[in-house]
Amino acid sequence: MVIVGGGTAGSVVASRLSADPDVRVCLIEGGPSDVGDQRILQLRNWLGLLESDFDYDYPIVPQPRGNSYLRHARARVLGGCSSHNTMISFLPPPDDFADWVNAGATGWSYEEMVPLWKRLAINITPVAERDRNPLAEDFVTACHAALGVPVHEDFNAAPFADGTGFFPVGYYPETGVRSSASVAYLHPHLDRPNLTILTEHWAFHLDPDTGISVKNGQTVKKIKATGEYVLCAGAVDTPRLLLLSGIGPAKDLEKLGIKVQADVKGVGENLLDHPESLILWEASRPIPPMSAMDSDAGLFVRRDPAADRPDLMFHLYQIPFTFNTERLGYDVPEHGFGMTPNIPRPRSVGRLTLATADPETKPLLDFRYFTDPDGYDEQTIVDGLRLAREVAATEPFASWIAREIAPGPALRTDQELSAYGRAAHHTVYHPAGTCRMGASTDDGAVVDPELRLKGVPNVRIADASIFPLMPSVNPMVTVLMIGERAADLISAELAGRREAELAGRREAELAGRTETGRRETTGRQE
Ligand SMILES: Cc1cc2nc3c(=O)[nH]c(=O)nc-3n(C[C@H](O)[C@H](O)[C@H](O)COP(=O)(O)OP(=O)(O)OC[C@H]3O[C@@H](n4cnc5c(N)ncnc54)[C@H](O)[C@@H]3O)c2cc1C
Repeated sequence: MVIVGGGTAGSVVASRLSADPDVRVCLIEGGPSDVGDQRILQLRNWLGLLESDFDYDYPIVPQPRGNSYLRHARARVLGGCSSHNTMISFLPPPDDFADWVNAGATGWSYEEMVPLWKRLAINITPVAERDRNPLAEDFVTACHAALGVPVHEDFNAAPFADGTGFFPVGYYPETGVRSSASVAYLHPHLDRPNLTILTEHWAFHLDPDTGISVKNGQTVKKIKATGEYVLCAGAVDTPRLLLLSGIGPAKDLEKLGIKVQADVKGVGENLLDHPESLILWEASRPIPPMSAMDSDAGLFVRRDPAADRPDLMFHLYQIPFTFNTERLGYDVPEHGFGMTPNIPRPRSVGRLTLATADPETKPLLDFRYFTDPDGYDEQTIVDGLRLAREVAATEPFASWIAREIAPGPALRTDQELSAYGRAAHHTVYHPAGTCRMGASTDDGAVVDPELRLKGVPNVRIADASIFPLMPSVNPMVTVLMIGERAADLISAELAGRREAELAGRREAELAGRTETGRRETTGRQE
């Protein structure tokens, strides 16, 4: 079994499959190992990893209505983005999975996914008491008072429609170490003789018949699977690898001079993300230092009172996150914090394509932020900025605020808030959907509900690229569950094959014995 990408999902697949000593697993990872590297392992260091050597760091193409300057972090290290991220860990609401089923993902209902959630190996806990910052505590109190939403001690205890509280986070509070996919799924099993992990090996071409071409420094080699290939390189790099391999929309590939292996028109389509904007305040006093990862609490709102899941989410940033506001000329406070309204189920959809046939050239990411025809995404950000101001006016949070820096109190109309919100918007770093799962009869789907790549035998995909639609919450847990599901599907198929082989052998033996018996009875020799 060859797995490409030792990231969030890839670590799960490799760990679960290699638990069976009869299955040989080769895990190909483009980045280095995280073992013993405190820069990666200390959760609170995540900001320091952005645009570092551990980040593929993808630019985006100019956006007609969004922020063309933002960059998409994608981790280049064992554990993937779970080694890079803030480890906020939410089980999505039941309706998110119902939407997936409606989109053709038979077998992916909430009821079918919950057992996978229950067996996740990562250590998920609400932010520990020792890490609870008074600013975040006062934020939670103010959200409850201003908007009447419930306070959740554990967001994952039951499905919720709205609410505020400290986030569930995958970490070990005593040490501050992240419970990434690598830490939880790979570190305990590094000595398995049937698990080979090749770090710093970057895959750039796949032909299931001849193998997968990988680069390790200046050395190029080919690795051939005796079983399946499982692609887990993430929502940017899985479609990139497929397109480089000639698996994608034939007309685009031909234009770039890439030989077409399979015309799979959905590869790179359906590029989704959670965009977020920012309201930034200067603090009236220094913010105490305790925190799990500087964005420990949040707020979910439903604007439609009849809905049973949120349609607006906010992270509280306990630090001044000024990447985009500084570029627009806003002050950078010494002590500052912010709320980031984001769109749980955005309606704008983009596309990933290749710029050239050269594997080293970064792909073109066109998210088409805020281009949905009804203006739903834009209105969500405007509503979010207004709601954040309501929270900011409410004690005990209000007295932490010296002034609103961005968008600034002068900006009040929908048009002004939209223009600011879109110019300053960022990403929650959740690209997804570029190899969408759907029914086998769905032309635009890239994988079927068993995660099999259409038109190319022996290849499955298991990572954030298979999302048919964006979950309403931060997606890492969903990706981990995809890894668990992929391992189940592959194990079931291997077990089925072994069973069939065994049955075949038993039948042959039985036929042999019957023939011998017949010969003995008749005394015939051949
Ligand atoms: C800064 C940041 C913060 C985030 N915070 C959160 C959060 O708090 N909660 C949450 O739910 N989500 C969060 N996310 C999103 C979440 O982490 C991702 O959606 C999820 O981890 C993606 O998992 P994946 O398996 O699809 O891809 P990844 O985890 O990115 O794994 C892909 C792996 O493949 C490797 N790879 C790529 N290309 C190749 C190649 N050609 N050959 C070999 N190997 C390759 C990569 O090095 C990587 O290890 C965050 C993301 C970022 C970047």
